[in-house]
Amino acid sequence: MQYINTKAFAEQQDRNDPLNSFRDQFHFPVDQKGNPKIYLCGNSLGLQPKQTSAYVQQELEDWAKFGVEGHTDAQSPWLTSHEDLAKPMAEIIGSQPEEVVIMNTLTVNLHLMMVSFYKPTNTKFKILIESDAFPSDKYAIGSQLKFHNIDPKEGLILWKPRKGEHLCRHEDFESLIDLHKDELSLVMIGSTNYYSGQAFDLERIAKRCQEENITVGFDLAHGAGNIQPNLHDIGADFAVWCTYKYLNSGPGSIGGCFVHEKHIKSTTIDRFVGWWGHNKDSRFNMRVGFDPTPTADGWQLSNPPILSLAGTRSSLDLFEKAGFDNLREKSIKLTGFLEFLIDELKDSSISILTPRNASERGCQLSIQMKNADRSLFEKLTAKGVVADWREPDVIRIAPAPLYNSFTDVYEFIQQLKHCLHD
Ligand SMILES: Cc1ncc(COP(=O)(O)O)c(C=O)c1O
Ligand SMILES: Nc1ccccc1C(=O)C[C@H](N)C(=O)O
Repeated sequence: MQYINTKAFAEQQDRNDPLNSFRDQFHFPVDQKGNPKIYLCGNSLGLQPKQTSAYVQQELEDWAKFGVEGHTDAQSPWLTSHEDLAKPMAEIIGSQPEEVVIMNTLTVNLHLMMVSFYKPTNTKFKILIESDAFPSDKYAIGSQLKFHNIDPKEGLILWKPRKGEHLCRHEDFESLIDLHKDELSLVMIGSTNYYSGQAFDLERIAKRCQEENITVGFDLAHGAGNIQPNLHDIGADFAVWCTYKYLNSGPGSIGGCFVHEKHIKSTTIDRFVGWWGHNKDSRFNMRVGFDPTPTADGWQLSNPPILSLAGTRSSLDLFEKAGFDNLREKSIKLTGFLEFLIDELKDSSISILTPRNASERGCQLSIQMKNADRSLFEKLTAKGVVADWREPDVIRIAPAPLYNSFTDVYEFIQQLKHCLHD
């Protein structure tokens, strides 16, 4: 796409944008004068859809009206509320509805998945992750290794960028697999890296793991609602994600979990269980032994938080209306525009860390600051730009295609230019 560095161009793109009307369906934070801030932080916390309060209010009303009978009589009966979300969520992660369950939160789900899918033996016990994985993933994996009496120094293999580089190369991943295939039990990769914004080729990773009989799981925290990862077809064993970033379900909202069809019917797979994972036809018989639901629901422990599910339902309804392919098409243009305008600044104190190729990134661009200077980020914040700083040296900017506009990107660049010359 040919971009032009003018406000008129940005406004024209917005007029031509078939998703433009979704912007009005979100609450934008405002500054002290009541003007909307330039919100480019959907990679940390997605904005609140205006309709979410009605969805939550409905649950409160149903609770007031029905008490315990809301489990069956609420507008979305609480007993099956999470099941209704499996289908729209499956669209977003590229799976069958039976392979998805909305439950817990990301790190909890990661632990539960490792209970089932990290089965170290004396010889095959190592876990491979990307070196700059999000800290929670590193902690979870480190603690799982220790739980199995494996020293993380022995058990962890890091997929690192080469010296002097910032991004991981797939050929290096493959070399690591060649080198360690007989010792590797699990590969666990963040589908889109939180820091660099690099989106990995999940199909390529999964294929190489399958060739060597290595279990493969993905953390989609920065992928879900950003890039459709096609989990079923690529044969990922499991995946986990949160819904409060691109999926706009609200702070700390419920997470998601994918278990591939090849595992969901297993009655022998190890797992930590709870009553909500029990076959729902006999769940309330109470005195029978555990009989797992033959879908990803079989990994549930507890009954889900209904108010949180309401936020997820509200947002998924918007995703369904917008259509994921349309969102991705807009996202590529929008982030491309951001990249073009940053490059036009030709400022040597900043550089783009994220891959330049649209197929290797989602909507986030990570701007790396020379000398790890945080002051630019602080100036931008003072100017009403909402972005975030990630140690040691990155400002993350993420135009979310569901509610951000080309004008947002253009206005951000005006503020950036101002702050760089301030
Ligand atoms: C890649 C990644 N993994 C894990 C987490 C932690 O998620 P949670 O706090 O929902 O467990 C986050 C964000 O907080 C993340 O970005
Ligand atoms: N849930 C949060 C609560 C407080 C502060 C940040 C978060 C984040 O989600 C950070 C995000 N995972 C990140 O990519 O940095």
